[in-house]
Amino acid sequence: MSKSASLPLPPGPRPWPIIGSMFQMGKFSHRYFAQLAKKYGSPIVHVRLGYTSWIVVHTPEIAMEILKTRDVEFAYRPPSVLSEHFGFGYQSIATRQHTDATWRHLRKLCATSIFTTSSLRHSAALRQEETASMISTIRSTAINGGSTFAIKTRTVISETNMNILSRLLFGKKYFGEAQSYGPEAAAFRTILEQVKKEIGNSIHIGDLFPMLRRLDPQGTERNLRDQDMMLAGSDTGTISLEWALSELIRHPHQLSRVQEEIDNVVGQNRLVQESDLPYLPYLNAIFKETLRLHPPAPFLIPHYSPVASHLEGYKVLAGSNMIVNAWAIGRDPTLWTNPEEFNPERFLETDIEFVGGKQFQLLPFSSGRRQCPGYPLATIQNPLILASLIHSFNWGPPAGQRSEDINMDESMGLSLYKAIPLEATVSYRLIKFLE
Ligand code: HEM
Repeated sequence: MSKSASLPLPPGPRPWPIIGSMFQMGKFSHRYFAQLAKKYGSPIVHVRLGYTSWIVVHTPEIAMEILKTRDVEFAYRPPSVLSEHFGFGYQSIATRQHTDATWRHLRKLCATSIFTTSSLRHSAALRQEETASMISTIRSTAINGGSTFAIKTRTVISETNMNILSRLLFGKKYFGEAQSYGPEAAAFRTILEQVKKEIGNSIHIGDLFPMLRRLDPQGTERNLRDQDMMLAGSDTGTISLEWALSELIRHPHQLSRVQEEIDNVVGQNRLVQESDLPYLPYLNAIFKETLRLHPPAPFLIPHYSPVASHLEGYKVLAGSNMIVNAWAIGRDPTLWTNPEEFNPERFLETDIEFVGGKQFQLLPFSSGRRQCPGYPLATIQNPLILASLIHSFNWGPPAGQRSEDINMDESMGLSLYKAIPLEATVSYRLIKFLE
């Protein structure tokens, strides 16, 4: 008998035969697991869903054990309907196993070629162009909408993020003025929408009950057959920027402070450039604070233990999904003062970094061998878009609403969208129209 066999499972709700705890949990949610951890007084909990086991952890120390100290054991990906089809039959970086030579090769390419400082410097002009085009598109709305006008922030940010990535990856623009990019662009957009929907749909019946997979009860396999990898980098950025703008509209004092910081560095006669970012500590603190409170992937991407093991004195069953609740760690009152408060100032006083630090209390990009490889791009592109929006426009709630009434409900699933997209009122604030 192996050492782990005699250990107890981590605490958690008693499963029903066959279905496990499916009906108890309603929708798959980071909040549900955080409540379980509280209820059982344990930072590690176990839930059975159908035929699958889920181990969910809630402290930086255990996160470090899974993601870094014992990452060889736990950096696998679970087999899933989504991985099989979203990753072309487990072919993408996110769905390949880390033991696979191609995964190692792809990760090496990311680290030594695609996301190096010099290749990012080479593509800076492209990001600058797309950001300027975003400002110009928003401003042209003013021509029809008057000096103060409403915009759908998610659409604007998403199109900019997607165009930057599609130009970087394929040398083509697929988003924005839909008609001008032709049928190929339209087909591409339709496929991405389907993939996003499937990722939001976090429970796939075929994963919990493998014998049902052949029947494709939710139509997942039909929807994903033709999808693309580009999504890994675009939605995460869009999600985080929509939360950042919502927080800033709710906190006008912090919005003014960051506008003043940008004005001092950039002035009002040109647009923000990437080379300005190192001189904008408060803007960077806002980006960190947003990802602390609203990590776009609240569970990271699920890890997996293919063999029986042990963790913190508990048994880990072979085939368990290993989940780090990054959302809960970011709001733990033993780690953060007033954790529910949006307070970017906290990051001006500490040296907590997104990755590479010893601390594991801030994990939006994860850590260890599965850490987000797009991190160097994400931490330039998103602050650039955010700074450009804040610098070029004044931001307020939709007409007739108070700032504090902006809805901050979260969607549930593997991606943490705002449940209700932010519609904001903006007015141009620069001296002249810059391009
Ligand atoms: C705010 C922006 C972003 C956030 C918060 C984010 C977060 C994450 C997280 C949490 C993971 C899973 C790590 C794990 O499993 O432990 C991940 C994986 C990944 N990310 Fe990002 N990401 C962002 C932007 C990007 C960008 C811009 C790209 C590339 C263009 C990218 C490409 C990837 C890829 C390919 C993986 C899979 C890595 C693997 O499984 O080995 N991400 N990201």
